[in-house]
Amino acid sequence: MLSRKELFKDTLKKAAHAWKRTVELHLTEEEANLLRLYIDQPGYVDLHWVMFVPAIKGQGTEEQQKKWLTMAYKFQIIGTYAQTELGHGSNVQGLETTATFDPSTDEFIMHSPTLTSSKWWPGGLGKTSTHAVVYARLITEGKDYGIHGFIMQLRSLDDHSPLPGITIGDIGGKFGSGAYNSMDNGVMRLDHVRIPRDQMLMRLAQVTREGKYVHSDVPKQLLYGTMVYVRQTIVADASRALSRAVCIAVRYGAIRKQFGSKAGGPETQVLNYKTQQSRLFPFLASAYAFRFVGQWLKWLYTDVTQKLESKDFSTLPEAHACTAGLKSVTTSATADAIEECQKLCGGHGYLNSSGLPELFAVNLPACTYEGDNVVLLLQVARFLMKTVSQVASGKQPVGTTAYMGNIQHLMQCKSVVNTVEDWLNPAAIKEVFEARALRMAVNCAQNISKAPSQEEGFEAAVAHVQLIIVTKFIEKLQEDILGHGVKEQLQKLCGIYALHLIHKHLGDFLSTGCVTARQGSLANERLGKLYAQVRPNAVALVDAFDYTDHYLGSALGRYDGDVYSALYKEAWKDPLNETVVPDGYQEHLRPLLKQQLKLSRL
Ligand SMILES: CCCCCCCCCCCCCCCCC/C=C/C(=O)SCCNC(=O)CCNC(=O)[C@H](O)C(C)(C)COP(=O)(O)OP(=O)(O)OC[C@H]1O[C@@H](n2cnc3c(N)ncnc32)[C@H](O)[C@@H]1OP(=O)(O)O
Ligand SMILES: Cc1cc2nc3c(=O)[nH]c(=O)nc-3n(C[C@H](O)[C@H](O)[C@H](O)COP(=O)(O)OP(=O)(O)OC[C@H]3O[C@@H](n4cnc5c(N)ncnc54)[C@H](O)[C@@H]3O)c2cc1C
Repeated sequence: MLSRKELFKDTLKKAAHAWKRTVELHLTEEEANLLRLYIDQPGYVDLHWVMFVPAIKGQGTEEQQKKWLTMAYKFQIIGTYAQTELGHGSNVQGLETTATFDPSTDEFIMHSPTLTSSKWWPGGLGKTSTHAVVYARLITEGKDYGIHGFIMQLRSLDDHSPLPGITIGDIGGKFGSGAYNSMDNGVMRLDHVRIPRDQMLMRLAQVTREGKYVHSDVPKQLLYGTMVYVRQTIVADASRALSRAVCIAVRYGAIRKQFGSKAGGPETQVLNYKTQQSRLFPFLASAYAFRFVGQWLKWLYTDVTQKLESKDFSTLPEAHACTAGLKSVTTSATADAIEECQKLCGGHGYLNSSGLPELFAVNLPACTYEGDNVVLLLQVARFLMKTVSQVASGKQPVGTTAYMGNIQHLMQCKSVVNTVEDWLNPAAIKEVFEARALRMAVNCAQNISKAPSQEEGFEAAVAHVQLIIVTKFIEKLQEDILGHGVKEQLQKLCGIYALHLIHKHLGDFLSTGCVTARQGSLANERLGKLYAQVRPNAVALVDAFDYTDHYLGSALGRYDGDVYSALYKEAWKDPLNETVVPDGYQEHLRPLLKQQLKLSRL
């Protein structure tokens, strides 16, 4: 119910308090990050910690890191990541802001030459950040060397006013009433603003005092390293958001009753309807699947980072493909699922007090930020096409594409599934997912060789990413899992995750010959049985997420199930209910009613 200004101020207050507690309690970086999550409102701190600091860590020299990170860690400066412009977001190489080196003063001149070169979207830029890593075309000795990162001070550290030559503001209200409106996404124009040469981030490339451009021995793709890092964190965010929505819909489904009793007995809990289960339980399974794949992705990122430190860049393309693909598939599935959970809760799901509209609005932009989901899947497709061509020339693929090395078998194998029970076998499931992904990638490579197109391979990329998620779920189940019966429940969810994908993408599985129509129908039968088996533990499986009522913020998802009292109480909190007779009655309602009454008496 807060206005935009109040909401923004409230976020500033929460962020400042969180920082105070971080210092007082001597929290580690990881603990402080958790605190950020529990603030649960997008704000400038997200950009400061998740993008500004990592950009300097990844692209700054040791000297630059020492200087800027020391201040950033103490919040003496607040930073953002200013990449996207009014005219270009996805096409980073199309950015127009210029950084022209002036050897006479040893400075870069930062400039926005066109309207479309205005920086547009960076979080925290609008009203908060004092500094930014700004991405601009580096021009020296009359030559354009493409996009590089520069640290710029934007606002005075005394009175927060923008520095000379910088025009800066908020880009305006966004989707939903709260959601991302707590963030001051900003616009910025630069008018020949001078910064010292040493504010170019110089780990990847340097400009000498004389203006000579020098490459480092690291790949230029490291310029995109911050995005790899953030995409990895977004997968964990997606799994958290999805599990919140599922928790609300499952708990409410156990309370809500409709129909089912002709003889005056109790009505049916809506969670017992098969249609409800077949819509909702795949989301429950996905919430677990995304959590496990998110944990694995974190490990992969750490592993790649360690390798990069010792100058081993070999796994960078795979890390890019995995983070881009998983960010894309998990955020799209999560946004769709939250929207469906609203419908699964019927009319009450549409109320703000259900918590679902806010959850949807705040997570929807994850499909766009850090890379539009379609554009990112096309990057995965590009990686797959390269791998197919390497396999064709005899190179053994590794990591998440290792299965492609089994090409002889996977291109012609037939699924071993013959009964409903056979679909319980993880090896049988994995084989059909591997065969589908490989056959789609190979088909795509053949199509491209006939008619090259940048947009081929989108579906092959989806198939590959779904294979990764299924595989990581299966691998998780090979670990020791504590708790009586927990592993069995997770096995059922793993089955649901994989089989609902077979159901949803049956066209792919049939057309590539991985599954027959009969096997597809056995998978559906198995799925129905799994839904019935999961039903008794569904509430326990969402309780296991361990969310407090406060964090869930939902009248429908309350732990105690006292849904109707909560809805009733929440309704009375609405500002419209502050007065019995509404504002506007005297001006607009009363005259109308009186006039109509008079007319009727004539
Ligand atoms: C109920 C209330 C709940 C409240 C919850 C609140 C929670 C709050 C917590 C929220 C916390 C979340 C924090 C997140 C904040 C997000 C803020 C958003 C920030 C942004 O959006 S920043 C801007 C991001 N922009 C993009 O992502 C742009 C997308 N475009 C690109 O990445 C690239 O330009 C490209 C990939 C599309 C490049 O395409 P192009 O073909 O032009 O490629 P290039 O020529 O530039 O390069 C090609 C080669 O480089 C490889 N490559 C590309 N990217 C990478 C990479 N990242 N890493 C490694 N390698 C990369 C390509 O594969 C090419 O390689 P090849 O060998 O030549 O094939
Ligand atoms: C809430 C939010 C916060 C953000 N925060 C930041 C930030 O802090 N810093 C920052 O720098 N940026 C930020 N951004 C910007 C964000 O990174 C971009 O919006 C994003 O990268 C998408 O780029 P775009 O807007 O140019 O979309 P476009 O690329 O214009 O996409 C438009 C449509 O074109 C399609 N399309 C584009 N290219 C292709 C292609 N090659 N093939 C097929 N289809 C294509 C897309 O799929 C999409 O449907 C933020 C955005 C949002 C929504």
